[in-house]
Amino acid sequence: MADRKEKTFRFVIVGGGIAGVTCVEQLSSQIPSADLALITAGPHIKAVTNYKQVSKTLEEFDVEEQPSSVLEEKFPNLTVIHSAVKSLDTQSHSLETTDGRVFGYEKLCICGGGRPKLLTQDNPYVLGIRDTDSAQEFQKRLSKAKRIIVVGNGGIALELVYEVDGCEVIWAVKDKAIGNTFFDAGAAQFLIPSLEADKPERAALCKRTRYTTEEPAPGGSQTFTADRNARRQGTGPTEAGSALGPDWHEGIVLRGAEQGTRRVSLEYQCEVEQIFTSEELLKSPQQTLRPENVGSWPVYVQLTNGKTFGCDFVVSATGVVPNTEPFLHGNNFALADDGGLQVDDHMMTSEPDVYAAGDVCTACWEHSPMWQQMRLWTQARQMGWYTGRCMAAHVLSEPIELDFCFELFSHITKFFNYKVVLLGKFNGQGLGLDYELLIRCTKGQEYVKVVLSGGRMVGAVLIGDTDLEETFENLILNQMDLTRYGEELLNPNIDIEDYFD
Ligand SMILES: Cc1cc2nc3c(=O)[nH]c(=O)nc-3n(C[C@H](O)[C@H](O)[C@H](O)COP(=O)(O)OP(=O)(O)OC[C@H]3O[C@@H](n4cnc5c(N)ncnc54)[C@H](O)[C@@H]3O)c2cc1C
Ligand SMILES: NC(=O)c1ccc[n+]([C@@H]2O[C@H](COP(=O)([O-])OP(=O)(O)OC[C@H]3O[C@@H](n4cnc5c(N)ncnc54)[C@H](O)[C@@H]3O)[C@@H](O)[C@H]2O)c1
Repeated sequence: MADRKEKTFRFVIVGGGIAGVTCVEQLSSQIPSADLALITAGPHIKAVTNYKQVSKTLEEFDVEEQPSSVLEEKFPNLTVIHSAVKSLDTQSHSLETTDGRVFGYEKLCICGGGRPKLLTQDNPYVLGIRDTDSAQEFQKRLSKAKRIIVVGNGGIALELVYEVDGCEVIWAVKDKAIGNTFFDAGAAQFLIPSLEADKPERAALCKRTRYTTEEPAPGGSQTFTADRNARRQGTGPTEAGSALGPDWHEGIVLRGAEQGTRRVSLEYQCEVEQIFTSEELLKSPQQTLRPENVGSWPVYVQLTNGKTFGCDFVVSATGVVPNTEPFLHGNNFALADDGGLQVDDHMMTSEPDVYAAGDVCTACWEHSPMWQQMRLWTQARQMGWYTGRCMAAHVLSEPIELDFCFELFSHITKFFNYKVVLLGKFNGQGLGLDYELLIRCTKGQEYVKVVLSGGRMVGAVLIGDTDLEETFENLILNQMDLTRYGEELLNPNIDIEDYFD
């Protein structure tokens, strides 16, 4: 490959997502004269716009798809190559693209992102959602669908079950409560009434220092509907009254074939056992469907709780796998258990002069006690930015230290139309049983959870407009001993900001 090099760039970045584009921007601003190339598979790049630093570590921004020319106009030394990398030879410092061209690099950063970890490959009835194309495909299929099954309990599932309208949704989760990647059973219970939009509920303040939640029995189910007249079913806990649902017409409109009705049925603590076509189902001796239902759906899903549901298609919202394949053959990359390229505290992989950032990599340095990696836009931006700085520092022989953004995990997002802020070890991750929780919950308004370890705040979940993020961020960062404040910490009648001034 080495002798076929069309050109050698000082820096090559692979991937036009948030990580790659931010890395390009940072490198270009650190070394404006550097000759650099962005190799990306798609025609567009992802740009961060309206960036706002909300507090020391919390940040908010929009993500926009833009033509790559915007980037080239901004950075005259940048060449954008629209092709996918087919192979990499780290020894000769060269990579080959699918259109047969070979490029050399002095330093390379791999920002190839991830792809949906589908329940099954090559099944036309199982969809994953990742990029604009797959989202459009989902919208198109949904417009003709009467029933879909959503499998998974993370970010995408939470968004979909809330947004989809005009189509029955069966939501299969393997846990005891919804949203396990982002919060616990208490927060799940706070959010569940949002699936029953339309039913007004009086806000009542309740302050709890411990929570107990009734959990659905294994394989139990719950049905939530926005239709006031619809029947409630199920063996799991039912919610006494429900909050006014958020505005369904805001944001993305994801509408099925049946206008006007929304129904989400939850199947807890189960996974997918098998996926059948109607013909296969008829031949299956274990099928548990009533005969009149067989054959009326194109695909059937048998769950581990013994139930089988027919549907128009299945959404596999079951996480992502790092896109490492084109880079591995013939090289010696150390991979993490989750399949990501291992990177050290300078974002360097185990191969010389090769860096990685964003969803494709796994942070393998010794983490700050309050930080963990999650595959999110925020972290893709932070890693891209920091990697650009590291690459520049290394060629300029300047020292560089791990950026402050890796001190504290922080994420702002929106679920069920509530603002959600996650800080530090928000679910007591890695703390074993060595922590206590303080919880304040106002139905339909806010859910505040604080994780304390040894009397110090180590994490928090803030749902709703709590306005507590900055104060809590400070308390986590400064590790003040909060023992003497006890439950007063969450007393809604105390202005906590004044308290700690
Ligand atoms: C539906 C959905 C909703 C999400 N919502 C949120 C959210 O609300 N908040 C949040 O923080 N995060 C969210 N995320 C996660 C977030 O989008 C990702 O963590 C982030 O985009 C990762 O950025 P990246 O640059 O590492 O990878 P990507 O954005 O996946 O970019 C990878 C790039 O690499 C290119 N590429 C891949 N392979 C090659 C190759 N061989 N050769 C050349 N180019 C290649 C691709 O074309 C692409 O341009 C969401 C994800 C999904 C799928
Ligand atoms: N608002 C946000 O912050 C947001 C929104 C959407 C997506 N995202 C990110 O986008 C990426 C993709 O989202 P996602 O929801 O697919 O991933 P995720 O990692 O958030 O959640 C995956 C879920 O699938 C479950 N799961 C995994 N394998 C399973 C199986 N075989 N059967 C049943 N369940 C299984 C996991 O327990 C987990 O609940 C993630 O990195 C996520 O963090 C973030």
